[in-house]
Amino acid sequence: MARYWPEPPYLHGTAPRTGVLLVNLGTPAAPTAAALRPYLKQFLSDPRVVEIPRLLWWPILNGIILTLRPAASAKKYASVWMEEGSPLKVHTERLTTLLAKQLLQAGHDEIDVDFAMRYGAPSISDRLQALRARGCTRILVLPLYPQYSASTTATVTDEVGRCLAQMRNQPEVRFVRNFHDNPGYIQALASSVREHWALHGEPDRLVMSFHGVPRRSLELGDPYHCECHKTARLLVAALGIAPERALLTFQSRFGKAEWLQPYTQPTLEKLAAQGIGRVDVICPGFVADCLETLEEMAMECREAFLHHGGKVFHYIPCLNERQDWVEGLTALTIEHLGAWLSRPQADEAELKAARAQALALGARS
Ligand SMILES: C=CC1=C(C)c2cc3[nH]c(cc4nc(cc5[nH]c(cc1n2)c(C)c5CCC(=O)O)C(CCC(=O)O)=C4C)c(C)c3C=C
Ligand SMILES: [Fe+2]
Ligand SMILES: [Fe+2]
Repeated sequence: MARYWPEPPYLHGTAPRTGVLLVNLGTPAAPTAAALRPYLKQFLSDPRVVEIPRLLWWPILNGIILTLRPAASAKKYASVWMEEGSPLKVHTERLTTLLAKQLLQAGHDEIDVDFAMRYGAPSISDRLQALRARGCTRILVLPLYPQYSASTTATVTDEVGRCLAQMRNQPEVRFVRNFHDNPGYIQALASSVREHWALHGEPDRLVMSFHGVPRRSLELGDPYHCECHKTARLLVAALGIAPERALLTFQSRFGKAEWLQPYTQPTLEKLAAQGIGRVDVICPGFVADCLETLEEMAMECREAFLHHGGKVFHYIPCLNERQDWVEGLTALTIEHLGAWLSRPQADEAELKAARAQALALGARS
């Protein structure tokens, strides 16, 4: 027999609410090997993330990777850790608060905003239960990945599906698939670059570095590569710079297989060797600064560029809590809620009366 989550109190006495759940990748609870191990184990056990047959992958993951990587990654996390915690989580939490405020200002007092992490805490199942307990009968799931990829976006859908499979009285659910070409997102990116250039002048090259994925996923039909290219093209157009001054690269390679090319760090080294004096790097595929941007890009890649003869390296931060981005995300949310905003929810009072009557009749017989 199926085991379902307990239903939240049915007769909650409030008008039905709408939930918005922002979802990000997840991050360890502390910059320590002990905290990294369970996080990496959960993340790298996802068959959407590592597409190697389990029989081959299991011994590698539980052997060399979970022995060596936790300590090595913990050191890197420690170098970017903030007073309030992991940058990814801090920025995601702040964005959640700001989106809630902005929606309220737009008159949407029926909307609850929360955030979850795909790996680690707070979990998707925990936050979905919390939204239901607050009376949300409709939930919009918004993964904070501008470009769709099976290794990120689809795993959120998978996990939400697993949670729904455990509910008797399911909420209505909608998913945002991507927002790689959303005007609010592109404009916020362009403004962040223009503001940086107004303060520091323009570079010789603008490098737009996206998180990589195995090249094989492109061959198998993942649209991620194409969506990164579209974002880059739209950003260059919004900036009005010559396309030759901008480059798209892929960072954060994991494992021995070929990933999407060109790779960020070798490209930066080549540019330095060619005599390019200044590069500015932006990571449009991350809406919140995290280990991959603050450590890999702003520290490791900076050092590599300068070491190979480059003169000036600027890292342009992610959108994080920028007001134009909060407004863009609010517009995106409202756009995706569209069908719901124009269609009122079932009359809860009527449903409640019918349920009470049915229960009373049942009790009498
Ligand atoms: C922005 C989109 C991301 C894609 C696509 C992506 C694919 C992907 N990642 C790994 C392996 C790792 N990624 C790690 C960190 C990390 N990845 C993303 C985003 C994408 N990943 C973010 C935002 C972060 C930072 C998390 C943080 O806490 O700040 C890590 C963990 C860090 C480490 O030990 O290096 C791994 C591992 C794969 C294999 C993959 C696609 C198949
Ligand atoms: Fe990653
Ligand atoms: Fe990395």
